[in-house]
Amino acid sequence: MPHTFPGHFPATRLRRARANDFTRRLARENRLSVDDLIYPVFVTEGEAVDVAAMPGVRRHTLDGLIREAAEAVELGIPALVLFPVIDPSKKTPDAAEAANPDGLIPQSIRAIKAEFPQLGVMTDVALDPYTSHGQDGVIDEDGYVINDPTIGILAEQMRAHAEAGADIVSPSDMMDGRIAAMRQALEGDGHVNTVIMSYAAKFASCYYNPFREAVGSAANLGKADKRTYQVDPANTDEALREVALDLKEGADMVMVKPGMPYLDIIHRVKETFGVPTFAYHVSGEYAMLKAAINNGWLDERAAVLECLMSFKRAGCDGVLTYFAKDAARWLAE
Ligand SMILES: NCc1[nH]cc(CCC(=O)O)c1CC(=O)O
Ligand SMILES: [Mg+2]
Repeated sequence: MPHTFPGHFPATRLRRARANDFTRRLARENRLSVDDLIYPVFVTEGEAVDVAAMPGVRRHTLDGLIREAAEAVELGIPALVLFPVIDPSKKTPDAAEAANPDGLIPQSIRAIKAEFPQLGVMTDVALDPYTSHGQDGVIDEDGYVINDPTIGILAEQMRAHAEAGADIVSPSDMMDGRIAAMRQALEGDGHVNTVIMSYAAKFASCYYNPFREAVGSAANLGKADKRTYQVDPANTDEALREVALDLKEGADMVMVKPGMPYLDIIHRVKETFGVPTFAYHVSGEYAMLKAAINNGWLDERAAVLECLMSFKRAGCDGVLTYFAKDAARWLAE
């Protein structure tokens, strides 16, 4: 082909490194691997039921949970994270069931650890699946979530998880000072190696709605929202302050949540603190992708892997995603 401008050529041709598969592989800056994945699983006291807004996701019985754990181990997924679906009759204003040492989550942890001691088990420390009002803490007569009494209950809930053998406890409540209380409780009980992954920068997002349906807190919450404790989606500096405080109080790893709409936050957190940083690719993000995929508008494998890569590029060490099993399979091919 003739030169359009004889004697002139681009000094740098970035396309050279893109021209062949082997050069693309050599030049690749980020990599997604099965080691990056944490698999969220819903476990129920009742019958196994699908989650309507999350095609392919179900609430599992204890037996189903063990099958999920077996699959995770088989696929090489390092850890799963458990979310409880509690019988509505056990929900109370003070979430007393959350701290039951023989409750659904402690039982689930023990069952997994008995079969698969090598599989990391992470738990969500939060009261919303247990409160009759669907908030993440105890409330006053105006419905305001009261910070300090909530922390006490959360620490008791976490104790039950740690005692049952949880490897990582993960507070998702956004109360001030909860990490210090939890770290103190863990040290006091001799659980010196229990990891705290704090949902440090958790935003007041609409993308949690399918999750709230899944754990059955949506109806209880009604028209109420969580803006008096979760971070305003308009804020960045505030998210960094949250992370700084949680690290100071004893968090080992931090999470940003939701994922894709908050890649800028992930990037700043990683740049600023250089600590193990995770994203929660949440239920609404899953629902959004599945809707497009199931309509034939997006290719599932390509869309999901590109999305998960965006977390790595932003600076994540790992990601909690409902696509964990699929991604692990695709990455093994
Ligand atoms: N505090 C509970 C909790 N833990 C994880 C999620 C959301 C996860 C998801 O949407 O996938 C929520 C919901 C909420 O804060 O309302
Ligand atoms: Mg905080």
